Amino acid sequence: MFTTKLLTLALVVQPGRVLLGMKKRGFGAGKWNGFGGKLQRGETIEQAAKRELLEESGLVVDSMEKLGNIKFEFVGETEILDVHIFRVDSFEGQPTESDEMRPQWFDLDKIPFGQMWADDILWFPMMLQRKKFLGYFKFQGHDLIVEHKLEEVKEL
Ligand SMILES: CNc1cc(N2CCN(C)CC2)nc(N)n1
Repeated sequence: MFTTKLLTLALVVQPGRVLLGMKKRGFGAGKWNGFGGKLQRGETIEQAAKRELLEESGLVVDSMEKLGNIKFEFVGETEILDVHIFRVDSFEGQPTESDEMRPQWFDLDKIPFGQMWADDILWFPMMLQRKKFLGYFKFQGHDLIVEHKLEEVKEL
């Protein structure tokens, strides 16, 4: 019996570079990633994505598009992480370190995939090309993908 946890992930992209955050604590600590988290009661996924980006990076979203949805399973655990992935192309503010995240811009040819979740190298190119995608990844621990599916879709 699996339960599902709705989560958000926002990638801020400017011409030639992407903003990532070094996760300072909790789940995924020590990895570079986009910004996101859980929904609060009564929040839509989009509202949660915008709130989490503001809380974790100080940026206010002007425009954001939903590009992906990936479900993550971890061997031996019964909770599926249902991560909704957004691309942010315009925002207000300056990236600011938070309790959770230390933000840094990366040129697109220098994305630190070796210090990111192992799935990222597979779907980042689709996100950067604004392709919509659905994915499923089964992890053994936090570093090994034992099974995955990833497909481009017309509609999410
Ligand atoms: C397990 N693989 C993951 C998880 C993940 N997330 C991001 C959002 N977090 C709140 C939960 C976990 N992000 C990426 N890029 N890959």
